[in-house]
Amino acid sequence: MLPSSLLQRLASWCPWLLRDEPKQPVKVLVTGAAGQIGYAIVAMIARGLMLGPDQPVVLHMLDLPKSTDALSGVRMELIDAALPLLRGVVATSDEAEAFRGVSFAVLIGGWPRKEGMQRKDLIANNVPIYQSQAFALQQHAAPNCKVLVVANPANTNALVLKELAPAVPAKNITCLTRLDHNRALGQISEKLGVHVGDVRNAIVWGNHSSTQFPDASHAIARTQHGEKPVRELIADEKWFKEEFVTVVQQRGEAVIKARKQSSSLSAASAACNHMRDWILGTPKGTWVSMGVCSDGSYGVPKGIFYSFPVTCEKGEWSIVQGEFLSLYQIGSNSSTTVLDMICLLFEVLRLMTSHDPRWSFRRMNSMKRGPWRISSSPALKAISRSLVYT
Ligand SMILES: NC(=O)C1=CN([C@@H]2O[C@H](COP(=O)(O)OP(=O)(O)OC[C@H]3O[C@@H](n4cnc5c(N)ncnc54)[C@H](O)[C@@H]3O)[C@@H](O)[C@H]2O)C=CC1
Ligand SMILES: O=C([O-])CC(=O)C(=O)O
Repeated sequence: MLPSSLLQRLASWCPWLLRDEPKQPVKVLVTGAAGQIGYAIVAMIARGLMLGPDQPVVLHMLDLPKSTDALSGVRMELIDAALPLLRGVVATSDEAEAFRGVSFAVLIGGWPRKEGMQRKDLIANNVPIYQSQAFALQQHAAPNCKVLVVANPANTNALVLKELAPAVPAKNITCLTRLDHNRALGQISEKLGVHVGDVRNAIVWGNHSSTQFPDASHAIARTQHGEKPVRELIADEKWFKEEFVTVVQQRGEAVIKARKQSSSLSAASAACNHMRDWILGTPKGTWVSMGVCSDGSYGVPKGIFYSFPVTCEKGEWSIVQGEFLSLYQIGSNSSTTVLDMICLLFEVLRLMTSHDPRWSFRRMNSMKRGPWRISSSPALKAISRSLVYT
């Protein structure tokens, strides 16, 4: 190993000797790219906000055939924006072409909810999309493709992908709760009157739905007097337990009421944060919230998608272990009723067995080909378990 002083001298004499090789472009898929979030995120990705300022990208954009014109407009704008990191754009309505060779997939395609709807009301429309895309992911994406599901209900769609694409490692499939996490940081920063960049370590437990439990009680803020636990700075138990939790849980709905459309720029930005931290790592001493496949931590049933505090290093996430809070607290904040659960289960069973022939697990089993063959009961069981948290 050369001493660092010698290395520095070498670099000043002949800088080309030590310059890093330029990175090869990577293929990034965005589904629903003609929609609101898609339109916002493609430019963010091509500006390096997701994979870093030195990572060239080839964007693969998928949308429905009826959105072909809109998608070609997005493609034209990307070309017109003259983005230095953008090395190619594929705009297509063909799933196989869209997934071919992609190393990162941000799955946004699907219906958004409108005022008065719950996210779980999107199951009938959006879950079948993820059934079909699971096959495309498994068959066409790069072997270690990392997937972020944004479309709602995000946790359930991620679970459907995991169950129907068993060749894809479960750790490579995640769903977005970073928007809720960022909303939590935003609320704390407003309450304290500090910059949001000075607040870290909020936690969002559970589902990207009104049953989630946003937790500010372990957050840390940087003040003029150094770093302090937020609990010490806000001596207002009622705020932690009531106002903060309700505002974060209901923020999506509040935005829909105000805009008549669901959040898009904040969702696109959160999706970039999620992927960036996953791939490039979380800063030391900082955790973020990600919807990941539960390994049983904190008593959460194994195999369902659930938001935990995670740290990331070298492209791998791991759940932060600690004495944060009991599931009783999460459960006590859950608004899912037994009736909700029964209705949801009924809806998924109806979809799987009758409504859409592609949704029949029995039929898929009888196809008996390909690595996607699944046995009906574990998948059904896993999906129905996840609905408890939808
Ligand atoms: N997890 C989160 O934090 C958030 C999730 N969302 C969800 O993201 C999804 C997208 O939201 P927006 O962009 O606002 O909706 P949008 O309606 O503006 O765009 C959705 C796009 O998906 C396309 N699409 C539908 N089916 C498709 C398929 N099979 N393949 C490819 N594309 C398809 C549509 O044609 C449309 O262009 C919704 O489900 C919404 O609820 C929205 C905000 C935050
Ligand atoms: O609320 C919605 O339907 C959109 C969304 O997921 C959010 O803004 O968190």
